[in-house]
Amino acid sequence: MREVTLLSANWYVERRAVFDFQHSDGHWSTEERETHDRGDGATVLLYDAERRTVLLIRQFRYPAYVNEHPDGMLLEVPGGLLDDDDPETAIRREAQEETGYEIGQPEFLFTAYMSPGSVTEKLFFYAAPYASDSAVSASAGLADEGEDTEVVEVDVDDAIRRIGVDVIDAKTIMLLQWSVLSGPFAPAR
Ligand SMILES: Nc1nc2c(ncn2[C@@H]2O[C@H](COP(=O)(O)OP(=O)(O)O[C@H]3O[C@H](CO)[C@@H](O)[C@H](O)[C@@H]3O)[C@@H](O)[C@H]2O)c(=O)[nH]1
Ligand SMILES: [Mg+2]
Repeated sequence: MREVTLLSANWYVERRAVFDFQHSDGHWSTEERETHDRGDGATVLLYDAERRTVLLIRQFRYPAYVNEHPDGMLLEVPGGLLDDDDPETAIRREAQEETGYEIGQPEFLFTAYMSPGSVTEKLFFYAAPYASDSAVSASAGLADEGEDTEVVEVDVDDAIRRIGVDVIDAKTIMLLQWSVLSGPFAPAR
């Protein structure tokens, strides 16, 4: 590592790094990379195996809006940043805050880097059952963070069909596909 420069530290942190990198043929080059650091996150697929439904959140995503999404309203699985919590504590908190439903024990699935060329974030993926009669409020979200989330219960086969149409968030697509390949909606689990 030659140098790390702080470019910006507002809501998130941008850094520029200059480092030496050894290539597979053995030679070295000096490289420059910028990173976008917002900490790590956790996300969860909330499912009702009997009724074959999942809980999604509709919310405004400004970065999608400025990159050709018509209105910025994305359908996503619940999730958020860990802040100072461990991943399981964080995902229980986010699921409660964003959906208002009571959830069962979260099952840890895997971690993934979502944009490894630029964003440092590692995302912890979970699945948990929810009780369909346990909704505390119709829409949740933290008003003081400017969040205004709408909870949408969707039939899982409908959600799978909508991939690429209005289900276009990567973590949501990954969890839906897991659920029908090897999760609660797989033919023989
Ligand atoms: N003032 C301000 N507020 C912000 C900013 N960016 C986010 N916020 C607020 O902070 C909230 C953070 O909510 P979380 O639920 O913790 O995170 P998230 O935005 O839903 O999702 C994050 O984690 C996901 C993993 O599940 C990631 O997929 C997603 O990209 C993001 O990093 C946002 O909803 C928004 O209200 C910002 O630049 N400025
Ligand atoms: Mg969130």
